Amino acid sequence: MKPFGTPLSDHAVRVLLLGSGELGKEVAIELQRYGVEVIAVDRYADAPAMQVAHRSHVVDMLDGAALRALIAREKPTLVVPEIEAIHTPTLVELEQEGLRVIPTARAAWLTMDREGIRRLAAEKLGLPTSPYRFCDTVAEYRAAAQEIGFPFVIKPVMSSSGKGQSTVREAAELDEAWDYAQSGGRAGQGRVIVEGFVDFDYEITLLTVRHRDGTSFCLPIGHRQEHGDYRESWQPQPMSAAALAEAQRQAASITGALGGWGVFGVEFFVRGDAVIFSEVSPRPHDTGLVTLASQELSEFALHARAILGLPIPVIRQWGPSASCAVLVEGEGRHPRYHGVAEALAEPDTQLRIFGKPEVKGRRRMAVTLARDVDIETARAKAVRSAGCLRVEL
Ligand SMILES: Nc1ncnc2c1ncn2[C@@H]1O[C@H](COP(=O)(O)OP(=O)(O)OP(=O)(O)O)[C@@H](O)[C@H]1O
Ligand SMILES: NCC(=O)N[C@@H]1O[C@H](COP(=O)([O-])[O-])[C@@H](O)[C@H]1O
Ligand SMILES: [Mg+2]
Repeated sequence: MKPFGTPLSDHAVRVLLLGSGELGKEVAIELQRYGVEVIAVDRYADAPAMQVAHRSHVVDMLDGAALRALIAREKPTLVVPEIEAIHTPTLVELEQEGLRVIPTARAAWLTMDREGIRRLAAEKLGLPTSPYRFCDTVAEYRAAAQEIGFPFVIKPVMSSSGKGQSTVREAAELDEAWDYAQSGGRAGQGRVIVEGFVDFDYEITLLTVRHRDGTSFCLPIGHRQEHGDYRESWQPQPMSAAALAEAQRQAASITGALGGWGVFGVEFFVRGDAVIFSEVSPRPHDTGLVTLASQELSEFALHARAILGLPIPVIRQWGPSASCAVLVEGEGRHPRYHGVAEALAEPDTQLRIFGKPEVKGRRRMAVTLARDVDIETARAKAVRSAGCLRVEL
């Protein structure tokens, strides 16, 4: 690693963020603390991370030629993917030409769609997963539904935050779920995964940090999802010692296979002491927003340290904490936020307003954070805080 420089100068350490949402915004802020020059990229203007970056570009990141041209122009020290919908084959090529991609271009490529990562986890590493089939046509989908059985979950292979995802409980729901998967993904029509429904006791994200001195784990984060999108998360999720050890074993296995430095959000379903791998993000995770309140070094601070080759000697906890996503539904630009003072009236409560410029449909626009004596109390407080907000479109 070259010495830390001065932003906007010839010797700046420059980070190109591919994706500029709420997670990238916090990463950008943490990088700025080290005097890193941050260049934010997304498919639309005024995205959250763009608002705290040194400069920004609006680019279709699924367009390989556009991505290559941008990287040639900006000559970043590091490229940091923030979403999965990126033309990762171009990153793989550029890495061979000397570019540094976080955590690695191969990791970004394998996790850009569900097939690469699922096959690596289940077929190469032997991690337990739900039964699954990949399908390109309605006929294949119907056959997969037959083999896997009801209920099952269908998801576009390239999607996140539950976009295009449904749980199918009976034959009458088959067609609607297919149509939604074809229209709801982040990259348009195409392949889907059909997964057997896992009847879990609880699910977790195990934030796993690969850094210059090894691999560190955050305490497990429990979460509640609706329509495949996270609504609440909390840390620490109580787990048996056996289940935690098994989750850490699987997280070390999958992140070791992906390689590189940075934070990974490894998602598991847990039933008794059985731990079933779901998926992994090679970057900070939305459910990990809770670490803004629960840890001295949030997942974003940890990501910045890890990717810059800095040490992480300890991850200190502040105590039981929770986050509650603020979803807004409707259509409009430049929303206004009422009730912010009320949302922050109780002790140990925080709020992040992401600053997204518009809502079309349903969109996560803010998050509340709370700490308290135990998880239940912290969750209730974060939910109460979110309930104080009224977003005017
Ligand atoms: N096979 C399954 N069995 C039971 N529940 C599932 C299954 N797959 C997904 N879910 C539920 O849907 C949620 C979202 O699924 P998944 O993480 O695969 O979607 P995603 O679009 O990648 O979301 P994100 O980008 O937020 O991680 C899971 O956290 C879980 O609650
Ligand atoms: N589960 C993945 C996730 O939470 N990703 C976060 O949401 C943003 C997109 O939000 P948008 O859809 O509102 O533009 C992404 O840029 C990232 O910060
Ligand atoms: Mg997920």
